[in-house]
Amino acid sequence: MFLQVQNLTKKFNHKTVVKNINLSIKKGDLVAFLGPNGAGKSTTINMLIGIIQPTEGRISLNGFTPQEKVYRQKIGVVFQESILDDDLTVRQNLMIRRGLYPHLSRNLDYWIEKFALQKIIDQKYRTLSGGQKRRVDIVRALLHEPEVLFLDEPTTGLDIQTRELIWQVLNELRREMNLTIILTTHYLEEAEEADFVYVIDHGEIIASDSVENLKCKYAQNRLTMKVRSKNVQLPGKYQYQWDGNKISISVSTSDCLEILSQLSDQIVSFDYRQGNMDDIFLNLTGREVE
Ligand SMILES: Nc1ncnc2c1ncn2[C@@H]1O[C@H](COP(=O)(O)OP(=O)(O)OP(=O)(O)O)[C@@H](O)[C@H]1O
Repeated sequence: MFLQVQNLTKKFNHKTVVKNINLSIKKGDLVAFLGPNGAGKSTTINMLIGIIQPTEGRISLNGFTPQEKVYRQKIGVVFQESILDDDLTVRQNLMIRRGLYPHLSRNLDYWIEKFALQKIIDQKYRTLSGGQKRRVDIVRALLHEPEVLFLDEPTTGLDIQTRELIWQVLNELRREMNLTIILTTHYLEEAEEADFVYVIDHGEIIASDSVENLKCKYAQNRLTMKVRSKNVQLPGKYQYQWDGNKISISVSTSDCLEILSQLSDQIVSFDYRQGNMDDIFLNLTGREVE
């Protein structure tokens, strides 16, 4: 496995905030850590990027540990809070960073164009909007062409257009560079895009699977129909729940269409709701993601 984490634990004083976490991450995957505030996502990321020492456990990226320089060169990090210099322009900030890495295949112009920074490149960092800052932060993290990009809540507070631009470019980079992306989020839509999701609550992984399998287990699509009479003839292969004249069933979209067409003259009204990440979290913990 590309990034392998075994029994990762972090205690602050006597409080365990990350408990025995195991991760197996494939190269090129987009992996999401989904969980509410205080679940331990940032602490986990901080151990993976080597700025916090685990209390216990092992981390290996292609055989390298976070203490090794090679490991640090293979990763790029976008923190929740920016680490760029407010008083320098975007170009100055990025040039300083790029100067640390003499042998790179992509020049600064490549990144300026990719993240549409042309209009703001000579503006001081402090004068940028939240979305513009975030695009520059991501470029800073990618300049040295890492193999893994860590994003700690990458699009919190950003407008939908900026979010879309960021994800469009990151998806291009996944194809071009086989970039692995690991992100923390409470944004359910962001986790929906992931190849693999670790649901974290109170420092523990409470589920880990593809979005498809998580949905299948914890967030099934549901068809609810109001029918004319309780004597309606229903296809035999489903489990129906009755509530007065209302019937509800967990079904796939294609089965839903079949049922609706079979019963079309019996149905007064219906509602079909796709299972989503909210349902997954709710079913696993009994709570909403805050
Ligand atoms: N340096 C520290 N010392 C003591 N406790 C800490 C420290 N850093 C984090 N914690 C605690 O660890 C727990 C997990 O915090 P963490 O920031 O990892 O959660 P999170 O899932 O990233 O939350 P958020 O989504 O709000 O960023 C919290 O209870 C937090 O107060």
